[in-house]
Amino acid sequence: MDAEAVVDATDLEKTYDETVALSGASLSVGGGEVFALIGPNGAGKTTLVRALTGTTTPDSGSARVLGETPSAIDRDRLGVLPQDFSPPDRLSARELLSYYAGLYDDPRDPDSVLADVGLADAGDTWYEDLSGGQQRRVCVGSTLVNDPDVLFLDEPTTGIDPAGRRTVWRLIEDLAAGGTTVVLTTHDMAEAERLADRVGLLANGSVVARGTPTDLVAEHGGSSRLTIETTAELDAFADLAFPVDRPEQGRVRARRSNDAVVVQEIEPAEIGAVVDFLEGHDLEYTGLSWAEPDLEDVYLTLADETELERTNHGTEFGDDSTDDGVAQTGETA
Ligand SMILES: Nc1ncnc2c1ncn2[C@@H]1O[C@H](COP(=O)(O)OP(=O)(O)OP(=O)(O)O)[C@@H](O)[C@H]1O
Repeated sequence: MDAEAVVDATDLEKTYDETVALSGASLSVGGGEVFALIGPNGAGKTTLVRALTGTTTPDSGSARVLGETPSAIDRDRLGVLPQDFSPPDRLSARELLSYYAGLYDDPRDPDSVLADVGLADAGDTWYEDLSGGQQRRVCVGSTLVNDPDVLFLDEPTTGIDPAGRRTVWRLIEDLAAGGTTVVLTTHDMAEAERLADRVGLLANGSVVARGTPTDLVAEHGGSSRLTIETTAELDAFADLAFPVDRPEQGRVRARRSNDAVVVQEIEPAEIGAVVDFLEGHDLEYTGLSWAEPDLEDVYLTLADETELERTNHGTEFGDDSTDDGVAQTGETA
């Protein structure tokens, strides 16, 4: 256990009948840090949040928040948004926040919380008449009425439109800047990349990688990608060599992805040479786009590798044989 940690899980195990939900899950989150848990459906994210907030009891391992076991945490200092939170329908947004504010000794003004979540004008609207995304924002607001020191948000922005999502992102950034520690789960890699100081990837019940988004992308994100929208056969790219200044690297790696061929490790300055190749070989294409690797690539790589590890009972990370399971036209040197 990390003595400085505000949130600490060590070797948590939790099994429901035959289902292993947590299998040695460990993480440590420092004060004022935003930590994003990502991972496939069923990886154990919600179970980990529940174990840390006292709504489920792990079979073994240790969970500590603010130095306490979850059942002993001072509730005034904690905010929790469950994934399936569903408050009473027949209350207005303001009544709902007032209700939750009433549970604390020194609550915030519900109207200022409504303003924080971008719903200053919706105070009189019944919860059931709000849109799904507005409802979720009220739910986020309900976790803020006690001005918590530690906030657990299980998929806070699911169902929220892009503008509303940005409102919630700014809110989380402001809270973190003010010293609030935030643990959130998300399937939105842009959200994790933007908000999180550190990201933990949960797979099969354990945290298999953690680090800053930048470090994770550098370590596991792979190379840049040039996506060529084309129906041409992958074999047609077999002769595509590194076009500019890198003849020593030989042929490029390419793979098919739906209606496109994705070429790896091409620099922006080399795109023109790839276009010349396409035109020189009469390969028709309808679009070209270039992207640097991002957290989504990390997620896809590690989630794939973990799945392979599970089914193979022991393949190590970093084993190149897992490279998306795709055809390659050539090897880099
Ligand atoms: N109360 C429960 N009873 C039985 N099985 C459960 C229970 N809660 C979770 N599980 C199982 O434990 C595993 C982990 O579930 P969990 O909800 O923690 O995953 P998750 O990563 O949050 O998934 P998602 O991204 O879909 O929300 C799943 O196989 C799930 O079916």
